[in-house]
Amino acid sequence: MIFEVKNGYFHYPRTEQQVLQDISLCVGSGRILSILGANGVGKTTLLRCMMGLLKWDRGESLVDGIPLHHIPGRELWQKIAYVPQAKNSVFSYTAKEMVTLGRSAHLKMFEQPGAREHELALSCMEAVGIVHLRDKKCNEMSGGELQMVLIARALTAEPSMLVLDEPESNLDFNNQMTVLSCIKELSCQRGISVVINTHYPDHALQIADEALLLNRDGSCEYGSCADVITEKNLHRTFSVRVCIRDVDVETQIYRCVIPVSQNKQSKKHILNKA
Ligand SMILES: Nc1ncnc2c1ncn2[C@@H]1O[C@H](COP(=O)(O)OP(=O)(O)OP(=O)(O)O)[C@@H](O)[C@H]1O
Repeated sequence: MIFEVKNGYFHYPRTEQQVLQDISLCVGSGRILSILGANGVGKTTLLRCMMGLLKWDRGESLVDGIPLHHIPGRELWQKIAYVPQAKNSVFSYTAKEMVTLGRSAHLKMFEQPGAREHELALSCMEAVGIVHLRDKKCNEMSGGELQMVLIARALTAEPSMLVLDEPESNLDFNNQMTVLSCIKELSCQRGISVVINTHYPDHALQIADEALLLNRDGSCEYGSCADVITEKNLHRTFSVRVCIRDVDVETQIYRCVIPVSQNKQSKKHILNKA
């Protein structure tokens, strides 16, 4: 799938702030795009505009060259799976039931999931290492457990594109690695296009091909990860001086982003808030 945004603008009704301004991007088959930016800058809003959950003021999203609003919802959600930020679930579904729900867009109206759906759900739970949670209720889960369930649910849709909003934020080191390697595998082996919002530039450098860095004024830097995730750009976006270094571990090079110091102004902001 080729997913594009052309010259997207967005602001929320009854607000003056232009959240997104002239955003253009393209995610090809098997490519991973990482979206980064400070808290409240508009990353979730961008995902929602991209998928048509919020309407662009100007500009458009296209799937394989077709404007997104011309694609029937059911067809669209068979192609795109969205993993929102995991907040506490109000649903008393078990993990297995929740994951099986990921097949909904592929079932006919009133059709019940059958053997194939149940098998697929279990294999996706296996892929992300959560079979042990199968009978646990979603409203009794930790944020991290729920996050893994939502990722498995997205995988059962067998999507062409996976959109994830900060999937690693609630997760411990081990689960972060599981999720990142799972995403990389899906894009490399199945050609799934991936868009991921993250607060971790290291994760973007680790798995993404392209990066989009959102600025406060709604504009962005967009391009290859190496071109966008630079010391200079990160300093400007986050008001934190960073060093980017290569660390060689057992013949593998890991590119790491090390926060070094805050701008005086951001420190003052935090002190004033305390
Ligand atoms: N429904 C809404 N109505 C009005 N303003 C909103 C609404 N939802 C979000 N906003 C505002 O839009 C801006 C962008 O919010 P958004 O949630 O997209 O940021 P974000 O980059 O994803 O943040 P974070 O990193 O903290 O998750 C914020 O200033 C937020 O307060």
